[in-house]
Amino acid sequence: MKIGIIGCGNMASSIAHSIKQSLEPQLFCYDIDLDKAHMFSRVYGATKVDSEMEIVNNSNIIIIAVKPKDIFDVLEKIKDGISEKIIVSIAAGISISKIKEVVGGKKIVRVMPNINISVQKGVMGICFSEEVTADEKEKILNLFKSMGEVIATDEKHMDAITALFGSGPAFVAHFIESCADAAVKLGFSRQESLNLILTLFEGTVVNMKNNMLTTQQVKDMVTSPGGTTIEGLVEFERRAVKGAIIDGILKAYERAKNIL
Ligand SMILES: NC(=O)C1=CN([C@@H]2O[C@H](COP(=O)(O)OP(=O)(O)OC[C@H]3O[C@@H](n4cnc5c(N)ncnc54)[C@H](OP(=O)(O)O)[C@@H]3O)[C@@H](O)[C@H]2O)C=CC1
Ligand SMILES: O=C(O)[C@@H]1CCC=N1
Repeated sequence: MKIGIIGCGNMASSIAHSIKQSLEPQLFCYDIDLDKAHMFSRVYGATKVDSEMEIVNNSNIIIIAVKPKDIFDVLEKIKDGISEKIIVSIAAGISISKIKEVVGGKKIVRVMPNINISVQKGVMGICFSEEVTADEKEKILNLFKSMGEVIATDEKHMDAITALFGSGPAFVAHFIESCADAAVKLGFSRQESLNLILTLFEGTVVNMKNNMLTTQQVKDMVTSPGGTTIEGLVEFERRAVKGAIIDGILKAYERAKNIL
């Protein structure tokens, strides 16, 4: 499989790291920032090329991993070389129809991954343009299934997937950080706090998954009548923490719908 990556930033690195764990693709890379491309090629064993079009010429699957504001510039540069090749866009909020406005009726895949793909624990949404054949869909789905859980979906759900799972690692990190700050406030060192809070999150997730516990069951098991936990939960409710988290995710969703 020959995979070309345009844009060697955060997501491209997560994708390359993940692919290298389970598959043996031939990787090609290009970035407008030559140092980034150089570093990427060294870290992931990719062949660095000198233009967007060279990526297209060398690959069957072309992953465009630039910011939404830059994607149309890239599409303009590659549109004449695409032919039957598969274009994969991971740009937030950019629809297949917007991409087609530049490149025409080509084989387009829209993917919304998250950074957790680098440890094969991603949750990602995938949808296809009608030009992509059943065999090609299977090939692309298998590629991304090697990086985590794939939701093959109608495009109308992609903005919600962006807000929930694309942005999700940052939201979870924000909650982890809040807990770690509390630990520092209570006298633990910063490093110790982070390690312990990570174990708290990991332990809660594994416990819930292994024992098929609902959130309510966990809360009931932990919350003694008149005890300590209920004091914390009541304060979270008084400050509408849950509402704030839901509103934050909905803000991200609105932004995904209006990214440009
Ligand atoms: N970060 C995340 O968690 C997620 C991001 N995404 C999507 O992934 C895409 C990439 O995001 P991310 O990796 O964070 O972004 P980065 O800024 O880390 O990486 C993008 C890279 O592309 C480069 N670039 C810009 N224009 C071109 C061009 N014409 N040709 C080649 N390279 C170019 C940028 O260079 P320079 O910096 O010099 O402009 C930069 O190095 C975005 O569209 C985003 O919506 C999706 C899911 C999750
Ligand atoms: O913040 C962003 O725009 C991108 C899309 C999803 C995660 N990061």
